[in-house]
Amino acid sequence: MDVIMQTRDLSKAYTEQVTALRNVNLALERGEFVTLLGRSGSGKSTLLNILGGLDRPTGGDVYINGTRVDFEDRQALITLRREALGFVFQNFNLIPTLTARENVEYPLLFNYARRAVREERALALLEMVGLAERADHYPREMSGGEQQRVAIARSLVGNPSIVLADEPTGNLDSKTSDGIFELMREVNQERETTFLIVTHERELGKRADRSIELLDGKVV
Ligand SMILES: Nc1ncnc2c1ncn2[C@@H]1O[C@H](COP(=O)(O)OP(=O)(O)OP(=O)(O)O)[C@@H](O)[C@H]1O
Repeated sequence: MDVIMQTRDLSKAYTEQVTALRNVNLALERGEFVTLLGRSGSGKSTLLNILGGLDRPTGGDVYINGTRVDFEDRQALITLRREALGFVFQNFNLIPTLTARENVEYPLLFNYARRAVREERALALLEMVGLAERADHYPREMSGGEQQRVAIARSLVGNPSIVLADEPTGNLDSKTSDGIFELMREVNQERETTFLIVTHERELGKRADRSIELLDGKVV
C-alpha cells in the first residue's frame, strides 16, 4: 500500500465557536480517485486548503509522501506545493493576460526549467486535454469548460503526486461537468495521478473509486 497523503487527528478551529474540522483521519493511496462530499459548511474547503498547504490546522498532522508537513516552515510549504501538489479551482483561476500555453507553463517558471522544455511540456498537456489548437488563445476566448481543461493541464505540469480540486465543475453546465470529470478520470488512469475532488454532485461521486463524506467537520 503506497500512501500518498494522510492525516492524523486533523482539527481546525477558526474561533472558539467555529470548529471546521474535528479529528479527521484519512489516507489516500497512489492512483486513487476520490471525491469529497458534504453539505455546505461541513468543512470541505477547509480540509482541502490545509491539505494543500494554503491554511494551517489547529491540531493534528498531515503527511505527504511519508513526510510530516511543517506548517511553520513557509519555504517548505512553497516547495511542497510546487513539487508534490496540483490545484484546480471552481473559477479556473487562469491568468487573463496569458495565453493557454503560457498559463500551463506558468508553474514551471519557478522550477528554473528551460524555455524549450517548458513549452514542450505545456503543449503536450494541452494536446492531452484536447486543446492543442487553442494554445495561443486567451482565457476570454475560451468557454468555461475549455478554461477548466487548461487549468487541469496547468495542475499537471509539475508532475504532482496528487491533484486537489475544489468544486471543479461547480461553474459548468451538467454536460460540460461530465466531460471535465471524465477528463480527470482519464488523467488519473493514464498517469496514476491521485485526485481528491470536492463536489456537491453525488452522481459524480458514484464514478469515483471512493467517496469521503464530511458532516460537521467529521468524516462519516
Ligand atoms: N476564515 C474563516 N473564519 C471563520 N470561520 C470560517 C472561515 N472559513 C470557514 N469558516 C467556517 O468553517 C466551517 C466550514 O467551512 P468550509 O468552507 O470548510 O465548508 P465547505 O464544506 O467547504 O462549504 P461550501 O460547500 O459551502 O464551500 C463553516 O462553519 C464556516 O462558516
